[in-house]
Amino acid sequence: MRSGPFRPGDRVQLTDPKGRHFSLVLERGQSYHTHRGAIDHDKLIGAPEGSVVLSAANTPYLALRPLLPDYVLAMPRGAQVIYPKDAAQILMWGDVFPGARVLEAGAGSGALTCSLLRAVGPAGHVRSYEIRADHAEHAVANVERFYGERPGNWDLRVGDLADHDPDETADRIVLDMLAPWEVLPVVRETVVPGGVLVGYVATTTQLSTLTEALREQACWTEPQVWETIVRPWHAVGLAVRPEHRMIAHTAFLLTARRLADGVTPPRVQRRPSRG
Ligand SMILES: C[S@@+](CC[C@H](N)C(=O)[O-])C[C@H]1O[C@@H](n2cnc3c(N)ncnc32)[C@H](O)[C@@H]1O
Repeated sequence: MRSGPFRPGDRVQLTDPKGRHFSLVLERGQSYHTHRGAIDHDKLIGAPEGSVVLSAANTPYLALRPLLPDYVLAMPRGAQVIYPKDAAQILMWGDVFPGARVLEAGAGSGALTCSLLRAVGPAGHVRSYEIRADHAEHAVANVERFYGERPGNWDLRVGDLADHDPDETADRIVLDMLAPWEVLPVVRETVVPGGVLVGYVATTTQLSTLTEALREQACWTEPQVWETIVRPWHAVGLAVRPEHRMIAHTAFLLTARRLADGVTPPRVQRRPSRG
């Protein structure tokens, strides 16, 4: 992510007076055409972030570089993306740290991959599996567009996570796929003792199957299960109230930590909260 005045090659997010977003990449001599007239890229190049530019029809547009959540919500999708509210939980409760080796499946549209790559940093590594070649293409395009190039700390394998070589161990594993319980045999062998598994599933039946499959493996701490509900608020003057609309359901989250080999999972009476 760049900072400082806008330069050629920068991605810019324009916001119109109705709050609608438009995204463009700056090129000298080019124009961006809105329904309120054109905006010359040269007006933006050299201007500080947070500037307001006028279109040919005198409509003001606020110009900022998109944040990662802006980018993820606007990018083209093959598969459904993990929403920013859940990506934030995955990074925190999955304890994705700078230098971590993370395995994820499936890469889907590459939304979570963008967050994981940033969290592990240049000293870490993310290995993504994606079984569908068309989804993998979306993931590659979205990740490369966000970082401006193929990140050096990433590799994407087009294939089934079940075929992963467990000798390539991982500190953290994130599973966002239809049937995560099917890959648990390889996950069990790949995650280092103390490592964290994060599961992300859309339905209660998937959640139940995954949780019971983990208990059956008997090599994990008691699975922690929760969901996040974010309710945006309208706050203008004295009119302070919840927005009329919200994203009501995305998916359920689950974490568990790998025990040392040969250890029996201890019974846990009281579950810690995810607050
Ligand atoms: C909901 S999408 C993942 C979205 C992604 N996390 C994101 O934020 O953009 C689920 C993906 O898992 C892939 N998938 C399903 N089973 C898989 C497997 N066994 N190995 C690798 N990928 C798999 C699917 O093809 C699909 O693209």
